[in-house]
Amino acid sequence: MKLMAVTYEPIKTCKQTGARLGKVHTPHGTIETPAFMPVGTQATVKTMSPEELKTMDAQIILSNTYHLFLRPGHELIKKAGGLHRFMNWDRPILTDSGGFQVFSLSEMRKISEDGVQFKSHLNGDTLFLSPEKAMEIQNALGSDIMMAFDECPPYPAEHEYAKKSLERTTRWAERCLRSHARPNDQGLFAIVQGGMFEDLRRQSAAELTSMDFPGYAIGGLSVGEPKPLMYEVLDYTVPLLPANKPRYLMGVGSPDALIEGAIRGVDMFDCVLPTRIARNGTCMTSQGRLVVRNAKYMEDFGPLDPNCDCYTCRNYSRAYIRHLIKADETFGIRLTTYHNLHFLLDLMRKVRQAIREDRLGDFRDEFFEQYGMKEN
Ligand SMILES: CNc1nc2c(CCc3ccc(C(F)(F)F)cc3)c3[nH]c(N)nc(=O)c3cc2[nH]1
Repeated sequence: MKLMAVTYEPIKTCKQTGARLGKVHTPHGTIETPAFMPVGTQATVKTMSPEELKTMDAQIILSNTYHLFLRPGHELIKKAGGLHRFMNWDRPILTDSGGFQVFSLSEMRKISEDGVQFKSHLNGDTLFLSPEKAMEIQNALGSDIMMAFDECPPYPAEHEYAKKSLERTTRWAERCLRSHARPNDQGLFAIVQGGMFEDLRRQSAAELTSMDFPGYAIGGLSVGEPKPLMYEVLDYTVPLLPANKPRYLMGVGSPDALIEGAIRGVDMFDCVLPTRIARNGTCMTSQGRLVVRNAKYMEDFGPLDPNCDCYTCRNYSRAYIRHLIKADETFGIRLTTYHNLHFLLDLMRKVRQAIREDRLGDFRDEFFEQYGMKEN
């Protein structure tokens, strides 16, 4: 694969909102933005085959330094020819740097200037991640977009802690840039931190954009803060990022948050929701969330979502899917996962079309009216 820089191609800005249509070019192909990126934590988007992901037009998937470092190990994946070869996915892959997962998954962590020492959540081994180690792992995986090693402060965090933390994240980003094995294709994104403080977000963005990364992520959000607060932080943080680079809002999100984030100029999103809630039979539909295992669907022979044309909705009924979930049949989870991923990918297709037609604000109002965030 010809190695090339990760670049952003702006296409147009929505006249009604701050949303923008664009393309992110990577060594393994192009991503149309705004884009939703399915999460594939352990080198698989749970229960989905690469062919099924292509059928629903997933243009990029995520995977994780932390999980793959612990199991099966990045050296094994390197021997297999890299993560694309190992999992038979020939489109773009973005990997997170592992810092966030250390804090959300492992115990006994010690954070220092050098990096983070922690216990494996699998076997209790004492392990260490640093900017250099995170880059070694991501280069071994061969991902197209790598994330700098950062600290995501807990919520809420004191101003002083958030300031100290962002300054260390900046120093870590510099160390990542220096230890990046593939400077020519520059697939390294920095992550803006600063908690919920405008002055700190400005400081973090200024320090990181002065190092001219090919892309920028907004970290430290979707960590338990109220949504209005997340939108407020986005309102003043997104404009600090260069207009000619991709903008990735980490860990977001639910359908309403994807639309609100796109309106504020975010290009890339990730969320574990579609695959996670599918496992307990919860589905995203145009009329809001539907818990298909509820008894009221026992004799409901209609599709999960009457407005959906995905494989699941064209071929199977709520009653059948409810039966599979209740019987703990894996096919049931495959059907709800397929539908949920298709729902979010299709939502972003509609968002991109609304930007083309300069009507994303109207689309938001229509969607919220229908979706209504109600459970039915
Ligand atoms: C859920 N909220 C949230 N998720 C956040 C994440 C994880 C994003 C991620 C990436 C890859 C995967 C993979 F499983 F597919 F691999 C899964 C999740 C963050 N990641 C970093 N580095 N900094 C942050 O400041 C940050 C803030 C985050 N808020």
